[in-house]
Amino acid sequence: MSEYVIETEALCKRYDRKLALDHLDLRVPRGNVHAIVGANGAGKSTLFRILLGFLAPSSGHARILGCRSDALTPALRGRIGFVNEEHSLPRWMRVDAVTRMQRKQYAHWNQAAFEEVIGHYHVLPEQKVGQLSRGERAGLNLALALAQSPELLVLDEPTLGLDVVAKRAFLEALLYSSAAEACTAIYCSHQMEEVERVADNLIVMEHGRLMHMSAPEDFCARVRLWIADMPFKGPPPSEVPGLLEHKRIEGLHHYLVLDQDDDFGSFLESHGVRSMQSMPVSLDRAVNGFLGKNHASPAAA
Ligand SMILES: Nc1ncnc2c1ncn2[C@@H]1O[C@H](COP(=O)(O)OP(=O)(O)OP(=O)(O)O)[C@@H](O)[C@H]1O
Repeated sequence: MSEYVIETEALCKRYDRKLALDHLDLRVPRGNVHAIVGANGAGKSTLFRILLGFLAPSSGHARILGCRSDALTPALRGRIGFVNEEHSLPRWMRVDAVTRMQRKQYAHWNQAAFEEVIGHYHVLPEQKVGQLSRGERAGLNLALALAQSPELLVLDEPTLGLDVVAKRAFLEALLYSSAAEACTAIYCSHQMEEVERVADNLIVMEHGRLMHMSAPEDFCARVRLWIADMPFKGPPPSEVPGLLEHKRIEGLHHYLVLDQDDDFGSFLESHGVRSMQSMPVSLDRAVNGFLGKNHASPAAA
């Protein structure tokens, strides 16, 4: 059994002039919940599509559960549960018929897991998939995916558009499954409060490249906010080490910085700071500051 559920090596995907994945080297270890975060267009869905064999890479290699993604057998696919934002179940089928169909398909069907998850939602067996609300459809999708007893669960923005209650139910079900079963989950989302709640490992992607991978709290520890009372405009932004974001609020300079230790205080002192304090930030602030740094700059031609 491979130590990694996902492995990519110099993985590239080009759509005409756009490089969606740029020599991506990623290794996701077995176990736990892993969250991939990145700005719109960072390449997260492209990566999932390649890993699941729906899309061919332009170059490089991708492996899932130790097998090449372009050669997945039905048996191997049966070990992977996939939930995406479209919740693409046949809309004309009744919930009980879809469930029966899936139960027949998977040898390790876990009815208790199905019932535990679907129990969070008010879904009736006689309803057609197309009649369910978005949240209920997401719940059904997750319940079906978890009941397969997958070794790996791949979730592409599964909670998009769900209300707070449906989202909470979804995340509880996800945590239940990753704790109760020997299941690795990989999950992509823009919602940091969710990531903070469920993820053991944070993967940050930018422009098709891997920028960071660690426990979420270790990423948070890389980013700090310094608030400084400084006369005039302060140093030019290009001279501020590790600068992610600078704002002036009520006359105080707010510097969000990456990978700076107490020397940053000495730097501010050298620019005539009168008083200063430094503080940790939330994961949301850290990730959005990190990703926001390059967001506004014009794309390279
Ligand atoms: N079929 C396609 N043809 C051309 N370009 C595409 C195609 N699919 C994706 N892209 C481009 O590839 C890049 C990566 O897209 P992808 O959907 O993988 O990003 P993402 O990280 O999932 O984004 P989001 O968070 O917005 O869902 C984007 O710049 C997108 O415009």
